[in-house]
Amino acid sequence: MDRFLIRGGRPLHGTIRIGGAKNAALPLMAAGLLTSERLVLTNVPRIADIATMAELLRQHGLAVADAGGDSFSLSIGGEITSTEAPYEIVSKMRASILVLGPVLARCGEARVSLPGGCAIGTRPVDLHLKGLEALGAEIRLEAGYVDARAPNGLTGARIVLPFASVGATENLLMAASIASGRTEIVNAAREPEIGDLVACLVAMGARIEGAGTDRLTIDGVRQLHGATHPILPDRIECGTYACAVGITGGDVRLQGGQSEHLGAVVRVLEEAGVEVTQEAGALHIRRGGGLRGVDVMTEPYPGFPTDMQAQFMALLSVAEGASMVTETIFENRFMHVPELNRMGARINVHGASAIIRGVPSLSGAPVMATDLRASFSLILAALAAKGETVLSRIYHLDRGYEAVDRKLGGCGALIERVAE
Ligand SMILES: CC(=O)N[C@H]1[C@@H](OP(=O)(O)OP(=O)(O)OC[C@H]2O[C@@H](n3ccc(=O)[nH]c3=O)[C@H](O)[C@@H]2O)O[C@H](CO)[C@@H](O)[C@@H]1O
Ligand SMILES: C=C(OP(=O)(O)O)C(=O)O
Repeated sequence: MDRFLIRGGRPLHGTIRIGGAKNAALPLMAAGLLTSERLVLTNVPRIADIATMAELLRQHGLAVADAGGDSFSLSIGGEITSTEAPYEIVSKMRASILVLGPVLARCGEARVSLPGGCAIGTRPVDLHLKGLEALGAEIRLEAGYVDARAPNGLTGARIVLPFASVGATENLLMAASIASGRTEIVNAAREPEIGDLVACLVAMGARIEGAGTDRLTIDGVRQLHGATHPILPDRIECGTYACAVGITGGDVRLQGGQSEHLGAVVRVLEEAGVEVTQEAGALHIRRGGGLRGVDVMTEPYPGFPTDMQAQFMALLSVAEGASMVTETIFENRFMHVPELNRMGARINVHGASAIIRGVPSLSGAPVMATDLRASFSLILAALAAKGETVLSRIYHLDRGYEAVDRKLGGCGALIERVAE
């Protein structure tokens, strides 16, 4: 197991290339199950979750290969030979549930392990299952597996989601794209990654209206065909590096960063004293003056993303004044708080809210990563802290951030990956 050694106190200067979005790449790879023709995805991030999804697609029978080219590209294609997604793979990554809709729609049956909870919350999949039932699937839960059948195929329906779930919207979109008739998804999630999935499905021959709105209309087609699709830049990676510039001071261009995808993040960064300027092909981040405390509440897109909450908490821990951060999406997403407090932060949690009293400086310490975004919040704290931080359990980080040491090191940070 690797660790990061970080020596803090150096402002970042330079350029960081933002990779393709993890949360777009995973459903896009699952969309490869909707056709036997070749789906080529470009701008794929080099992260562990992509390798896990490739492993899952391969065990379904698809061929997944590096397609070559300048950016990392994947070529996905072939016939589905197994309709089962086994516990051994699904338990590594919750997004594995995204194969359920495509395999069921394509084969008339699917057996997918229930993903279970994870560190940040219980994360049920009831909305995925109810939506598929509305499309005519018969679903049983047995021995920890979702057993779904639709021997006569799926049929379009009107589905009203009680909560705008990202994953449920994606699963239903993919299944409905080859169901017979019209499906309407009301209160659909509006995250940019959904728009990216719609764009790819349309390039594969799907008929979908309403991308970017909370109402998606899908007219099912008999079959989809191959396509080539570039994955959109990762808005969470972009926001995370913006926080790195904010917490250390300095001046960095985030190549590929798009402010239009960041939703409320830009406004909150600016309120906290971080300058954000959209330039051609890059998001320019600077901080000249001090950081100010702000109140933040997580919400579905275009609200402030839960996937940026931990990183902002690190930034606010050294801002002047008090801040309140309220987490409304996941019930257990404050695990970074005790670790940040070990580095000198003053944060109290009361239910779904955390009160942060800004301190003048943090100090390096041995700390432990608990989940993906919490890991990066500790890196951010370490970059600003006096002295050395040793961050262990960075396999959480490797799930979703590529080349962290190279990207930060290239801007002057002292960060080294060492084997434990
Ligand atoms: C791979 C991927 O894209 N992951 C993202 C996706 O996760 P994911 O798709 O799992 O998130 P959802 O939007 O589905 O979940 C949001 C909330 O709805 C609840 N819920 C969801 C589905 C369901 O059937 N029943 C239910 O109760 C969840 O427990 C959670 O409290 O969106 C989250 C919210 O923006 C992000 O934090 C994740 O990074
Ligand atoms: C929670 C996250 O991912 P996942 O849904 O894949 O667990 C995340 O990206 O912060």
